[in-house]
Amino acid sequence: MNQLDQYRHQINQLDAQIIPLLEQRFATADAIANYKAVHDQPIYDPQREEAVYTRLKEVATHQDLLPYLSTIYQTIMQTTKNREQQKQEDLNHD
Ligand SMILES: C=C(O[C@@H]1C=C(C(=O)O)C=C[C@H]1O)C(=O)O
Repeated sequence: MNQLDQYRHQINQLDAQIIPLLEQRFATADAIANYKAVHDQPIYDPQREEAVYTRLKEVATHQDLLPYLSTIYQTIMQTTKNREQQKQEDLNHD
C-alpha cells in the first residue's frame, strides 16, 4: 500500500466509526421528534441549536477547526429537521 492508500484506509476506518454514530444521532432525533409531536412542540428549537454550537466550542480540541465543524453541524441539524418534518408530513398524509 502506498502512502495515499494508507491515508485513505485510515479515512475509511474513521468513516466506519462516524457513520454508526450519525445513525444513532438520527435515531435519537426520531425519539425527540416523537416526544415533541406528543407534547405539541415544534421540531425547530433555536435555543437548543445555540446550545449545540456552544457545546461544540467546549468539546472541540482544535479551535482552528471550529468554523468547519460549525458548517458540518449546520448541515447535520438542518438535515435532521428536514427529515423529521418529512416524517411528520408522511404520517399526516397516511
Ligand atoms: C433534535 C432536536 O430537534 C431539532 C434538531 C436539533 C439537532 O439536530 O441537534 C436541535 C434542535 C432542533 O432544532 C432537539 O430539539 O433536540
